[in-house]
Amino acid sequence: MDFFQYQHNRLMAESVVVSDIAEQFGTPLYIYSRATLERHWHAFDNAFGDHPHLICYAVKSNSNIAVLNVMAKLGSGFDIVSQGELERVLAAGGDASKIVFSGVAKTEQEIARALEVGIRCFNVESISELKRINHVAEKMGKIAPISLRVNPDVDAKTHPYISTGLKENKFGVSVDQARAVYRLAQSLPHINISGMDCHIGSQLTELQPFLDATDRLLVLMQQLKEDGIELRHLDLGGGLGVPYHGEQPPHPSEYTTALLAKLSAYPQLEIILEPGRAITANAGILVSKVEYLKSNESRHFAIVDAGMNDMIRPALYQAYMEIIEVDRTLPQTEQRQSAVYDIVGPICETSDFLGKQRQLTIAEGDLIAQRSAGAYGASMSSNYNSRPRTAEVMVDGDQAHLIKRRESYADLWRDEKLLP
Ligand SMILES: Cc1ncc(COP(=O)(O)O)c(C=O)c1O
Ligand SMILES: N[C@@H](CCCC[NH3+])C(=O)O
Repeated sequence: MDFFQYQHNRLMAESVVVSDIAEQFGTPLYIYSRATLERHWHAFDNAFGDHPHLICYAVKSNSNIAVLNVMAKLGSGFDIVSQGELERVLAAGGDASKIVFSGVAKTEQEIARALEVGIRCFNVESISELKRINHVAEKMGKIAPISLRVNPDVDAKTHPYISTGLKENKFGVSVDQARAVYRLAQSLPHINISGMDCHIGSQLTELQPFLDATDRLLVLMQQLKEDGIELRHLDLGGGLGVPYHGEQPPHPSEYTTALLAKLSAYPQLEIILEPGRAITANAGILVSKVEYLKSNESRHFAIVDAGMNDMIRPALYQAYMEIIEVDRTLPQTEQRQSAVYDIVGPICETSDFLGKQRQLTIAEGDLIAQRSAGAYGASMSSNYNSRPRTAEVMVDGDQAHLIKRRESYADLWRDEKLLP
């Protein structure tokens, strides 16, 4: 999965020069590449060949509606986790019948709305949720399509905060309980069993945990057959990692080939995947400006105008994301110092950094880019320290389109009220 391209030693987004875009729209600024998003989506979709499948892009990784619209135009499905994401997908022209709905806390209202628009499937995460869906469907005179999210108790070997398939995690129902829950589902008149799903974690860099999880699900699928429950689809979630810093995660085609080899006895079984990061991460960068340089006896600091409110991954997961000079051809001068910097933001928190101990040649006023920022960047941003959310731009060929305007200061308290 590729980064934005370098050409002539400048960081290029397709054929557009990043520094020109930053000058036009200001910083901090998210820039995405449509061509890269499309290339990544096709890498998954093409890999399945003729095997029945549906790629359900995980909306949480980047929920800008222009991004969703690019996916919708490709014919993508969507994995959502809230009504907010559902409404976004619909607003972006997504097809409701290709939406799967994950999440441990679906409310009655969310379930009703999903039934109303006719989503593809609820990924059910508990017995109580299953009963609630049956109840809401009954009130609406509908039949709800479901799959059960099984927690296969497989170690995804990723950061503990983004590991989801272990018994200690809140997600899904355990393999041991699943058979009984399927029997219950079969007995509920407003439930239609469609499949089974799992999602064991995010930023996986090895195939084996995916394959182990698949094995456990297939064993369960056979047991269900004995109970007279025939599944039509298997949803293996998202989670394929990207190279942030030398990792070598499997290519989507390698992953898919290994899956299809396991599933050769099930040519009719539709496979659903829910990739997020693998599609969006390396289709985006976060550009920021160096406001100040300062040094003390132990550190050189580059203080930039993007903070943890714009990109929280380093603070939250100690995530390493590459940082580069936007124009690497700029000469070293008295002001432009080559040094090992901590790149820190404006927020009043020690965890407010984009990267630590990075070799850069920069001066105050220069631009830097944090790579792999297309996933879990803007979608996890906040207004902390009363900082307006930043603008987002999509490069499409030689055009840069503003797809989200920078918030104004008045936007910050738009929904707040003084006491009477
Ligand atoms: C249920 C579910 N599906 C898909 C994803 C997308 O994961 P990733 O961005 O790692 O592909 C997530 C997030 O980890 C998730 O919780
Ligand atoms: N937000 C996380 C991934 C969690 C995915 C959600 N299940 C990240 O930035 O890496």
